[in-house]
Amino acid sequence: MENEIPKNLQRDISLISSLPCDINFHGTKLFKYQGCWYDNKTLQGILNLQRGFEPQETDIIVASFPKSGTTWLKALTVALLERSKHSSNHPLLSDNPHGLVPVLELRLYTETSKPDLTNFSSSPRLFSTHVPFHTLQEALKNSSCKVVYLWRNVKDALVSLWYFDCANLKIEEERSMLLLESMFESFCKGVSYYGPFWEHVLSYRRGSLEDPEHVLFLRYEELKTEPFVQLKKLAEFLGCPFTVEEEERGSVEEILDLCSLRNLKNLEVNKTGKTARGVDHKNFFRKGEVGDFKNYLTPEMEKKIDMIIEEKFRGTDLKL
Ligand SMILES: Nc1ncnc2c1ncn2[C@@H]1O[C@H](COP(=O)(O)OS(=O)(=O)O)[C@@H](OP(=O)(O)O)[C@H]1O
Repeated sequence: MENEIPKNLQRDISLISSLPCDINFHGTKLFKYQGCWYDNKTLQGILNLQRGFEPQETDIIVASFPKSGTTWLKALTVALLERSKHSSNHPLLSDNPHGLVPVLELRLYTETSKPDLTNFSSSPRLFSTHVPFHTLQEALKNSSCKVVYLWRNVKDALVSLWYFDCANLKIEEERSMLLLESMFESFCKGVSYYGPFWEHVLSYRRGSLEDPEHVLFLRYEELKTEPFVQLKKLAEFLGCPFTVEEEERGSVEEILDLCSLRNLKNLEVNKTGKTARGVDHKNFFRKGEVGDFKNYLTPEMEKKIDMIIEEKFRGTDLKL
């Protein structure tokens, strides 16, 4: 039986089985690779990414810790790049942002053959990832493609993650608070899918300081408070700044409106569709409020996570 497994997979299996492992609050086995935690399949996708991804100079990669505004960033980037398209055939009207921008490590997971990106032909190519920067960097092999990172207040990301799990697993309200408590404990230990959160954010912060031309570091809360400024910053970074005529015509506002939570949530495709992995599109859209964690985390939980983040971010320019 062993002989039927391709050589690279045999190598991966033996590497993965030698890594530190732990069980998360779901009972899923997670493995620690280059400082962060992944399930078996994601990790195999990451190994394929590091080994087999062939970056192109014009590639754009949007990166985030899960539940930090990925869907919004994907939509904004697609809308920016596709802004010459007429509203009636805009890709965001017929597909969810996750269908338009594949997650590299999940797309590259394969049990049998070489990872396949052949049917991915948009130009520039637009991908997403949840892996931390040091792990991604190895896959980019010094290419000069652009990476846009979006991060968010850890407490809102955590509550958003919890909501997403409850919705996907159809967990009823009574059990949901128990899930929040165990999720919180794992999260604080750093043992969470793609976690620890702080390693993730710090890796991209370092990347953006070292190479600001290729790594842009954005914040969800700033995108909420000053969307106009942040979208223009993104356009400039990606090398497609708004022209004076476009600004006068209201193109920036148009994109912001198209990608607003309210608008995306109400599109038919996002009300009824599912991703290739069977996740209801509607679960990607909830409140999008800053500080919603106050409605769910106890003051003790808040204090504990604040202390952790304060310690981890000490000596950096990052604040909660
Ligand atoms: N367009 C838009 N504008 C503002 N906010 C938005 C938007 N789309 C999704 N959201 C909110 O983002 C949260 C989901 O995070 P992600 O998109 O990162 O999820 S995922 O990792 O891709 O599954 C989740 O946040 P919470 O509402 O706090 O749970 C979504 O509501």
